[in-house]
Amino acid sequence: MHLRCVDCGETYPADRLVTRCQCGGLLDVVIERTGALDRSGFDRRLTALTGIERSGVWRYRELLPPLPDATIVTKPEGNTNLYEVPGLAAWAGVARLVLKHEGENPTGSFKDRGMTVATSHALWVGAQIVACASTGNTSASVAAYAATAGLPAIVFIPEGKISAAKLGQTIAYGARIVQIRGNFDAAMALVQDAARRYGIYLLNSINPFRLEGQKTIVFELLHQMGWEPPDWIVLPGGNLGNTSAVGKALTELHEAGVIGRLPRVAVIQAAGAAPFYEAYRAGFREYHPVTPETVATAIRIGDPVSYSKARRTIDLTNGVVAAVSDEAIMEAKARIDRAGIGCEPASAATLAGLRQLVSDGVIPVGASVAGILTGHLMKDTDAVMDYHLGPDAANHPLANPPQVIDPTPAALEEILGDVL
Ligand SMILES: Cc1ncc(COP(=O)(O)O)c(C=O)c1O
Ligand SMILES: N[C@@H](CCOP(=O)(O)O)C(=O)O
Repeated sequence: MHLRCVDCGETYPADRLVTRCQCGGLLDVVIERTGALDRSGFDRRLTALTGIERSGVWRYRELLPPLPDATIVTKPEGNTNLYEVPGLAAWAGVARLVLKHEGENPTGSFKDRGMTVATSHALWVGAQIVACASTGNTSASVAAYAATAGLPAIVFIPEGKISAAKLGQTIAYGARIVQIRGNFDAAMALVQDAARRYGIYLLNSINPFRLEGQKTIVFELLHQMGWEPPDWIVLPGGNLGNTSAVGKALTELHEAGVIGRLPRVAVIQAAGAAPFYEAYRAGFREYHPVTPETVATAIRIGDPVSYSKARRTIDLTNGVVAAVSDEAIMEAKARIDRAGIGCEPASAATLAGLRQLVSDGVIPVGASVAGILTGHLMKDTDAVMDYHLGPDAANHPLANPPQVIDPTPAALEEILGDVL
């Protein structure tokens, strides 16, 4: 195993954390595997009830960094459901839609898949302290995995810009929290500088070991689909680590002969935080960071660190990038919630973007689509309350405000007359 720069090809040993090449490029983990891939281990481990193999990440260990069992920190993660959602497929306008709910991970988001691998690598290389910048989910995951591993953690968050639930998780798991007067991108720049300066192990997705774990979203999704890829995979884009991991996972499965064709990938950004979409529209000839603003706080990111790797995913899969309004995100979220599944706003960009791409004729109505839901409904109850009870609730088609009455049968009949 070694690290290789995606820009200049320079290589680095994998027994320490290097997050960028000397040329400034991002790094890939390269795993030397010999012989054909034997998939039978994936199936055999499905029934594991104890140990590392219960994890929906480490189940695919033939395709992951070969770290020793003794350093593996797992809670365990993955094993997330794949929901067949015909009602939402009809609303979006496609023949078939399945939703993979990464909010069902231990701390409520896909970050845990990356964190199990990166934290295990941190222990392997003897890291003494870990850190991240975060819009809330990474910090919750870092705090939980660091606590499990017995490592001190520092998280850098934009002051007043992350949901109360995510902040609460991070506080509770015991990480040191530094609030930045600035946005996520400022926090990201500061934590990278601090990591270099003080030798701190960085747990954001610029760390290539994070992406190794996040590849397993695709491994598990396709395993659940009998290794028959959908036509499209749709997911939200913020810092673009997941987009990068999805591309690497698909490449590796294709090269190993596990899948015979590549699905196309659609990345959805919030319109107020859409530098990747703007670059895509410009044919990737230019890239400009933006000052981000969106109700979907998890993807309020204006200068994504994994831009170049994410671009590789779009090139590889003949993918597309779209941007959706906050209103579209919140309506899609309400529909996912009403389907009994639920997710946080950033995750709902998946469904909002799918609907828009079908309406624009980019995704054909006959397509089979797998959407990734990235975070749990309970991650952002402020957004739920605002949609259903806030000043604009009357304009929201699915608003469902509780009603207050006196404790009398007459009052009850008055408000429930339509259903009693
Ligand atoms: C819930 C949620 N969805 C989507 C994203 C975007 O993922 P990525 O940063 O990997 O693009 C994030 C974090 O950035 C997130 O927390
Ligand atoms: N939404 C993210 C932003 C940081 O992303 P990362 O994948 O680079 O850690 C968060 O939850 O903080």
